[in-house]
Amino acid sequence: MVGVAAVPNFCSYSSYSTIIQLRWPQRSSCPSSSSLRRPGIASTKSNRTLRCFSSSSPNGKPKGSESEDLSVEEEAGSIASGEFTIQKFGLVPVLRTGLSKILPAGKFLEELLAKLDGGVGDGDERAEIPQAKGSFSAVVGQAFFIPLYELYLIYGGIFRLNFGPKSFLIVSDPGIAKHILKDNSKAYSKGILAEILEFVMGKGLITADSVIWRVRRRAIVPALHQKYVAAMISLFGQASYSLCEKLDRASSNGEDVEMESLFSRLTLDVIGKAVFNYDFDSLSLDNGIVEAVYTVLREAEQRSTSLIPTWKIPVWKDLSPRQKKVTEALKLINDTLDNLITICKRMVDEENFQFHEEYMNENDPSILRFLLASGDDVSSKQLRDDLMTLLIAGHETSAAVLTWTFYLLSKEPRIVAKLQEEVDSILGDRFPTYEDMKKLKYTTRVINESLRLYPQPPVLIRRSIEDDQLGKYRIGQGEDIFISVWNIHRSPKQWDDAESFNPERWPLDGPNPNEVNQNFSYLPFGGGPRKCVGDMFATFENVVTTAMLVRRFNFAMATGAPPVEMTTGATIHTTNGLKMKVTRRAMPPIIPSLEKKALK
Ligand code: HEM
Repeated sequence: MVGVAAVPNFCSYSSYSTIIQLRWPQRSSCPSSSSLRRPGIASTKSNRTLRCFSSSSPNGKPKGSESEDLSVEEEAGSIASGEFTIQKFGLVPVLRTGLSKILPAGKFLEELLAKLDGGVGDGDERAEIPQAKGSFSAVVGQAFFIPLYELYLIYGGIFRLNFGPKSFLIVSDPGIAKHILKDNSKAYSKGILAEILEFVMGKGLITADSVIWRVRRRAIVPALHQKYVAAMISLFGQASYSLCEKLDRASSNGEDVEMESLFSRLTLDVIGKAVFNYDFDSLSLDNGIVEAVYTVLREAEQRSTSLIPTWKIPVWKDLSPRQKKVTEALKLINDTLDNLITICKRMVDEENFQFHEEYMNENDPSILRFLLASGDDVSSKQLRDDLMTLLIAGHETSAAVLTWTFYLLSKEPRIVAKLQEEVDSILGDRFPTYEDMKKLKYTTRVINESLRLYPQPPVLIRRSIEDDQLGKYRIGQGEDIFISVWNIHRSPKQWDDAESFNPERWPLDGPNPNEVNQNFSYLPFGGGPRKCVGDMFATFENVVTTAMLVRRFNFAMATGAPPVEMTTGATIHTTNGLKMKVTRRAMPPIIPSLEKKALK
């Protein structure tokens, strides 16, 4: 069996979901619309009444909080402003933020000040993690990573968020993220994430504990070999072509299209074929199995953002119509998967082949076929868990990346023009190939940059299973940790003009950005041993779809479309869809010249 280390391109992994939603009580005070503008420290302070409290506050409560009756808006502002903090403020943190931008001399001074200020540095057993305490009602309900960003600007790279008896560590420091995900990854489990997703993923890669995970990762990673990924590129092309046909009809009829749901269907069709050679055909049909997949996905998202786990209450579980629907949907999917496994086993038995590292059946290049052909000695239940995990992991993430990429592009005609120029000259009207992936450099940079601004998922979840040292802080076992990739990717300490969509920040002749060459200040696919196994698959899928769509159409927000705001499930969704007007590009000529090759 080929070990993980033997296929470095595809090695690694992650987590998909989030546990609490923090809501700002009024839209007007919510930074979400704003999340698209930059809520820096200065603006936070100037826009809201800022009352800071020192660590000498009695009972750990902010001074003044008992005597004042805060209005809802004030309360939201107070959380963002750090009113609930026990952290000190002063000149040193301000200087550090400023200095970090004037490299390299500033970097040295910044590190010096970090030591003085007690930032991430050498261990100090007595140091206390800054605490942001707040009223849960003040923050429950909206995409939770938005208020976390404001809190990060105030409290820094690691702080504690308390909700009654429950406490979470919020990490936004690349060095600490690297420590948790890579350097000392054995000290961390998937924690709440595994508990929530167990009902659908069982002991699949995302949720599995370390013993099962190690075995399954070694079995699955080799299935995503280069020949497989090359075959997938033609699958991406065909699925994108089907979407083009749909968009072409909408454009002829002058109909607006909801791109988020179309991208979701496109990526479901792709992942079904890629993982177990099943054609959901969801771009054309709305059959029972497609509905079942969405029922289960929505349930996973609902559970990950729900405060009370009603699905665990025995009577409720049996009586609730929603839970009954989920149980039925799961049964349908499981039966379908079992059936596919049986059929595939039979075909492998009948096939005359010699298994080798780059084994692939031309008619069925799926991961399932590879696993069975490799003689993977595993129970049907484990195999089903693995397939289900790959289905979920590879579906919503890619759909979300495409959604936010097209949203970003709709505001940047200059970038679209550059993108179209590249695609016109490299692809013209033909389907992309594996060789084209190296040439579509600007298209790749657009995806890299979209993943920076909208990481999917925006937060990675871990739980410490041993005591550990995070920067200067000691933590015990049992700490629930949210690594905010969103914060790291938008940190003014890490990025110039962090909030702007600027694919040019990644030089075309430079390496593809990843967590290693960006030292964990960019980690869209996680990092360390549990990094995404589908990073290359997903990047190529997004590049192919983006290239094929912008080659043929221009996209603009539809007239009267609802404002695009964010909400969280496993990934970042829009609250009301991405309604767009699609028009055929006048030049160069489009769709009819495409020759559609069938992939059975
Ligand atoms: C743009 C699309 C994608 C993004 C942004 C993405 C992101 C991630 C991230 C951040 C993680 C690490 C989670 C953690 O550390 O907790 C992860 C893990 C994982 N991803 Fe992806 N992913 C994408 C597509 C895919 C695809 C297409 C597949 C399958 C073909 C896939 C399969 C997995 C699996 C199995 C894991 C768990 C690996 C392990 O724990 O060993 N992902 N992904």
